[in-house]
Amino acid sequence: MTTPFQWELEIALSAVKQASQICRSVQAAITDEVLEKKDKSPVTIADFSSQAVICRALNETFPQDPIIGEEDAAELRLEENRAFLEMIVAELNAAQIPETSPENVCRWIDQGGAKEYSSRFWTLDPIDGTKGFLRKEQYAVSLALIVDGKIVLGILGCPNMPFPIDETVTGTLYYAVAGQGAFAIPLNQDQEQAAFPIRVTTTDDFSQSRFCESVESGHSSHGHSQQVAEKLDIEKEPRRLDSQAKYAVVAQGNADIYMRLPTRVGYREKIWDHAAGVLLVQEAGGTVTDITGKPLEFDQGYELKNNQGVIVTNGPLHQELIQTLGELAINE
Ligand SMILES: Nc1ncnc2c1ncn2[C@@H]1O[C@H](COP(=O)(O)O)[C@@H](OP(=O)(O)O)[C@H]1O
Ligand SMILES: [Mg+2]
Ligand SMILES: [Mg+2]
Ligand SMILES: [Mg+2]
Repeated sequence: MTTPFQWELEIALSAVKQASQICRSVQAAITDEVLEKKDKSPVTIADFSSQAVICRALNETFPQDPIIGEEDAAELRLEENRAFLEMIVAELNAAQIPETSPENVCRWIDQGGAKEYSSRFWTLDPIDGTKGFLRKEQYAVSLALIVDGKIVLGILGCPNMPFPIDETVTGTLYYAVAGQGAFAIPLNQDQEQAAFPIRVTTTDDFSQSRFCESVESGHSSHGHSQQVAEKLDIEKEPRRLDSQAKYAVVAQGNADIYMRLPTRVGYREKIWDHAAGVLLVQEAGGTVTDITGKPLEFDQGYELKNNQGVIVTNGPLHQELIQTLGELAINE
């Protein structure tokens, strides 16, 4: 008997693992080659390589499935960026990806170009936390499958996260399937090793709790989280780290809360920045909503159109935290 989404899990895990290893080798080499996107945010050789490898693998096995990915190849097709494209081709050749050519690399990346909601699709962030990647800190390769608006499979490849039960091992692959729990495996394992189940904390005491948030104050308001922490008597210093590694930290019980508080009116969170992390935390026993307490809606296209910010907790702390955001009028 097979469990639901076992085939999808197998294909997706192997693609994310391969992409994570490419990211790791690019990061080791660094290579401060960066393109600036229209919104002024950075994108590297590793972001494009990761998206190419994962879209290629998904498309080969599930050709009907649309992929809503963060990156596209428009800039790479410009003559002025030819040298940059060649560096991506070189990375994929080094990883022995068959049929690698400049044309195919652009084509694979653009297979992640879906924008609209459909009844079954993947969402991909080839490197979440590009700024963390460039600082040689935390980042995540994030992939999720959404069926009928529900996240059914989520994977986070975190090349710089210590393995939860053996901190001497660096690099952790997290995954969750709806109804089947949340697990961690070492990114590097060669032989089959049992997946380690992860679980959120059980504390209901804010004074003993720890929260995490973005390194970038432009992505999440540090001033507002400080106000919340003071009101709830949270004494511990926040743990700041980039990417959906924050979801993993809560899911494995190393923090109790993750706050993502809007920095400007009108910004809408992107689904690829959250889908995999949300399922990981839920399957580890935690709770995820927006800052008003509403569930995140993954059936609105590439953005969480009907949500503002994100609040992640172990569960017992959730309601009072949402209430406090209301009292401080942070949710307006
Ligand atoms: N004003 C803003 N508010 C919230 N998130 C933002 C933002 N501007 C960019 N981001 C997103 O923040 C993500 C990184 O999150 P974090 O700060 O938790 O590491 C970025 O993902 P990428 O790094 O994939 O581009 C980007 O999508
Ligand atoms: Mg980006
Ligand atoms: Mg991202
Ligand atoms: Mg990204």
